[in-house]
Amino acid sequence: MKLLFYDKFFESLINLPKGIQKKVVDFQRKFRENSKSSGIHLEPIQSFKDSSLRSARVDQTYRAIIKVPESGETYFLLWVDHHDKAYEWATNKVFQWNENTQSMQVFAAPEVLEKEFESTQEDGLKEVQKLFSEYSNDELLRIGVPDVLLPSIRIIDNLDGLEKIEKFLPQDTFENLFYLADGASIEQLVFEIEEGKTEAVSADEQLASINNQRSFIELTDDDLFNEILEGNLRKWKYYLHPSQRKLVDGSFAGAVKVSGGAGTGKTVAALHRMKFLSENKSSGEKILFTTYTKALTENLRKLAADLEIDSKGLTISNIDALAFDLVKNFALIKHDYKVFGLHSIKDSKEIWEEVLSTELSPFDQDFLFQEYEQVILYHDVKNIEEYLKAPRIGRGRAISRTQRKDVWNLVQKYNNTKATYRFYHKEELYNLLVNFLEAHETKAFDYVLVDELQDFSNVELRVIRSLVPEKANDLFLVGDPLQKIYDKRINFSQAGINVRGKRSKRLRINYRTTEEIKKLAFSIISNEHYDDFEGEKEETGGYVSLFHGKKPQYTIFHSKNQETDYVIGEIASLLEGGYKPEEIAISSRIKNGLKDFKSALHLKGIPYTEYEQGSKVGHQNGVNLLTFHNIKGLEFKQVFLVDVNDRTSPRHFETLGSLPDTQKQAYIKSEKSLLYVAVSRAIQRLEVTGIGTKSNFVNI
Ligand SMILES: Nc1ncnc2c1ncn2[C@@H]1O[C@H](COP(=O)(O)OP(=O)(O)OP(=O)(O)O)[C@@H](O)[C@H]1O
Repeated sequence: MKLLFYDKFFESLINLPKGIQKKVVDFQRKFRENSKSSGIHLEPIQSFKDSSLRSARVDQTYRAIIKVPESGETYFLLWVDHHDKAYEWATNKVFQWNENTQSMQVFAAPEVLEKEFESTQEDGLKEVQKLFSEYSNDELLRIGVPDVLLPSIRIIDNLDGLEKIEKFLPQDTFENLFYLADGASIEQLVFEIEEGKTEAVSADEQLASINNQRSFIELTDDDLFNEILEGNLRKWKYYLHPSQRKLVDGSFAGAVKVSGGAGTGKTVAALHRMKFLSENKSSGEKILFTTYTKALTENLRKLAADLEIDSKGLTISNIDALAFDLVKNFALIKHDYKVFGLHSIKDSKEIWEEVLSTELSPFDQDFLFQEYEQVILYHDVKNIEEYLKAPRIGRGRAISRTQRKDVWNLVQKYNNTKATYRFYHKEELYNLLVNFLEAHETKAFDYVLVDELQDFSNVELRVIRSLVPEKANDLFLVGDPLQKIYDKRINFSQAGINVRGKRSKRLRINYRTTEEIKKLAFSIISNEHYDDFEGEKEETGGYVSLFHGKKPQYTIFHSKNQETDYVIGEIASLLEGGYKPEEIAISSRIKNGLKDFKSALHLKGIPYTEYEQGSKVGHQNGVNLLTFHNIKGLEFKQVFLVDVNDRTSPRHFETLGSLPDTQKQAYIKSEKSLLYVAVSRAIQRLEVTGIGTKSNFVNI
């Protein structure tokens, strides 16, 4: 016999008193060991609409709801609660195997849905075009609509109507109908469902289909239960959406790019992929998981430990630390080198100034600085021939062939001056590393995974490419172009990475945040055009959250004192209500925006955590004080975005008005992305506050 656990079962368990939780753990263990044991009575209940559901005794007053097999040997543990509440939960539920999707579906009995429609649908006399009228019954069945619900689905008028009955539908059905209404093609949806099915024919084996594992899994130990007893359930370790699972266990001809809006489980998919690779690699093979910042690297290390990934052959490092280590290991430069921006040395513009002080040139230091960064380093231009041919896309001002020769002259002088100081650009070291690895055919790793890939530049992507031989499953790259907040140009083809067509995948379910917060986040960037890093348009819609919550608020106060009083007052109530300080974040566009909130927390004796260069400093478990840049990649139950007004979002600076249009638009777009990042960090609740005039980025 087998016992499968419904993912929602754990939500019912979390809300029970600790003593009862322990009894439930014992109960399920006993059941797993022997479903026929004398202590377990499975009682059919007359009022249950689904006759395969049984009630089982956990103790005098608590009952578990179990589905017994109609054929085969598999039981399903579905819910646990106080006797009456457990019965109430089970009474109108239907649990039904769907052959078309190979998944167990859980939904409200059709008569419940019909009743709901009587109260919500528009006047029956009005001729309204129904939302799914263009699809045949067969098509709707193929995307997982249970046949008994077809009549109800047929009368839905619009997306709002669909959202209203979400809680009555099987989750996979709701998702697919949502996508269909949102413009997805039925063929694509059917294709994805087929991919999640197994070829196994026995009923018991089909229960292990990718589609079914989304909500029903077998557990062979008590790990998940122990997490609940410790108050730290991490469902992402056990349950994966089919779209995640396919990426995790898949075999790919080469590189794979996974994109998806904030909170769609990209990092989770990459972590599981790392575990899969580490369990399936040959001995001696090496895996790298890299990202952009130190803070995210620390987070990845923690999550990898949570997932109990074997650390043998595994490196988790941010790209800078890794590249510098390799440059040193391969002795590519003298030991006393210094890097612009990392060491306290002159900046590169000062070196250009030195060069120009001995030259009569029509080019100024700003132009040369940018030409060097955006053309010479970007394309790793090594000589005049290459420079004469190098594309100068995005540089604005065109220059003639003769002018290019003049510029190259200056570049050589700049290189010589820089060399006497042993100063390097970071990208220069990266280019050296790439050239070395390619020339020696030395490959540092066998598999490389990258998170937050939108933060990488092409130079960094070339490093990634050179670290691993081109082969099946070599690169697994996850990121979200909409979260691109640094001004870096990315083009995968130019970096030698092929992720065209079927090698680009997308995740769409937002696991982090409520639908209300997700909607606000997407409204900020919906009018902007984003590139998918291959010159095509990145979608800014089509994402869905599966839970709801309070609508985000945006309040403008008359004074800073009022704003801080309100935010700190709300935080004090949250703490009284049982929230932990580390579950709360206050975030602002600039560091200075946090100052008053820090003082107010201090005065109230509420612990707070500050961040420097992405790492926590001082108290580790306090209310988090973060800039929008630092909050990237993280998440908190309660988020307060403070100091938000028309001067901070977009962040105003004196010469903003006089920037050329293209630069201004690019700036506005990156400021919107930054706010989108900040908004999308909230799990349960988001409050936006400020003084002065409202920012027009926030439409609430
Ligand atoms: N299959 C899953 N089941 C339950 N929770 C999940 C699942 N996948 C992801 N999550 C949760 O959703 C949240 C967001 O996941 P994750 O950080 O992987 O998203 P992301 O796409 O990398 O987000 P971002 O781009 O905003 O950083 C996390 O709390 C994670 O634990």
